[in-house]
Formats: sequence, structure tokens, C-alpha cells
Amino acid sequence: MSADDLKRQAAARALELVEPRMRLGLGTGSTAKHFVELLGERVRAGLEVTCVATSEATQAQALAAGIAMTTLDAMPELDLTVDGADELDGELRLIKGGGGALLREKIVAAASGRMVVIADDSKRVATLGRFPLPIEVVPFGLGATRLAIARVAAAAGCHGPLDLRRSGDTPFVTDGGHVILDASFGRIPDPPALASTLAGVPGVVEHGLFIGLATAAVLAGASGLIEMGKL
Ligand SMILES: O=C[C@H](O)[C@H](O)[C@H](O)COP(=O)(O)O
Repeated sequence: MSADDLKRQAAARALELVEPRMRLGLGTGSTAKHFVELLGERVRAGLEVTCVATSEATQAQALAAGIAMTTLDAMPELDLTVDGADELDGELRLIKGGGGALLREKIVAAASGRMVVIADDSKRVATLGRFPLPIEVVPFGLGATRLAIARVAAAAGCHGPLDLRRSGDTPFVTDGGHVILDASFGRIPDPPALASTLAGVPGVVEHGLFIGLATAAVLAGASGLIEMGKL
């Protein structure tokens, strides 16, 4: 079975959690894309839900699928968000932002009563950090912000290059107009400590550590689905 088949299986399991009239957050990435596709099929068959997207890409996909979309301004509380992840550990702590959507994803997850992660089981790690941690920063003062991040990260036991993400010949720009530093730490010994110290660096808009946000996960692997937390 391909990784894409596994992602779809995880998405299909999460779809079972959706009930009529729910307020949903829709994630971003190749796994969340399956969820939006499957949700669209249910909506076209008569299911009523209202959704908020975590990126312009997901917004466009959802609208094309016929899903009713709104904003967190009109609907500031959501019942359930279903989203992918780049890594998750045994405590449902995540690294997100491989697709650059971490800021909106975190805002939407924080506005949701539940956040369910869907992924293939290759995303499960013992210690976060193998996947480079995306850190969204404002372009102004990038050099100074990068140095400050390196210093606070070292104090939290994290060392490694902070690479400006590129899209071809130019820096990758997020939906919010910011840029991303991908931090190749290898391992993050204390994710909550790093998360809080990064949040205090001027110029850092958000980082891809999601701590205490995911309430459950569905991981699809060759031997079936593994569920973590309370679905
Ligand atoms: O910014 C992107 C998101 O955090 C994605 O949810 C994450 O990168 C996982 O994406 P995928 O399902 O494509 O592996």
C-alpha cells in the first residue's frame, strides 16, 4: 500500500468523527487534502457542516468541493479540526509547518475543542526534531532574529542550522506574508521549553511545535490503523 493510500485511510477514519452541523477546521497538506476531498463527497450527499480553512490552498480546495466555508471572525469557536503533521511523539506533541501553514493551523487548532491528527505511521517518532522545525518570522531584521533564535535554542539544548526556506530562487512566503527558518536540530530534548523560549523572540511570529493542542491521532500503517488519545 502506498503512503498516499495510508493517508487516505487515516482521513477516512477521521471523517467518521464528523457529525451534522459541526463547525470544522480543515488542515493543510497532502493528508488533510484527502480529508477535504472525502468531506466534500459527504457534503454533496447532503451533510451540513461549516468549515474554516488553515490555508489559501485548503480554502480553494474546499470551496471547489462545495463545502460551506467561513472565517474565525464569523465563527470563532470550532468543534473539531482535522489536520496532518510532520512529526508526532507519544504525548501527541507535533511538529507542523512543512507546507508553510503553521501559523493559521495553530490559530485554528487553538480555536477548536478537539484537534485530530491524521498521518501515515512514518510520522511517529520517539523524540521530535528529526524533521526540521519550521519557525515563521517577519522578514524585517531576519539576521538578528536568526541569531536570537540560535541563542535561545542552544540554551534549550538545540543546535543546528537555521535555513531560510526557499521557493525556487526567492524566499518562500507564507499566507501571512512572512518567511520561514527551518531549524535542523536533529532532536528536541524538551519541546515545551523550546516552544516557550522561541515564542519570546522578537520577530518570531510562530513556530511549528504544537504542544497540548492535539487531542487524538489516527496513524495508518501496513498493519492497520493506530489510534492515539481520545477520538
Ligand atoms: O504546513 C503544513 C502542515 O503543517 C501539514 O499538515 C504538514 O506539513 C503535514 O503535511 P503532509 O500531510 O503533506 O505530510
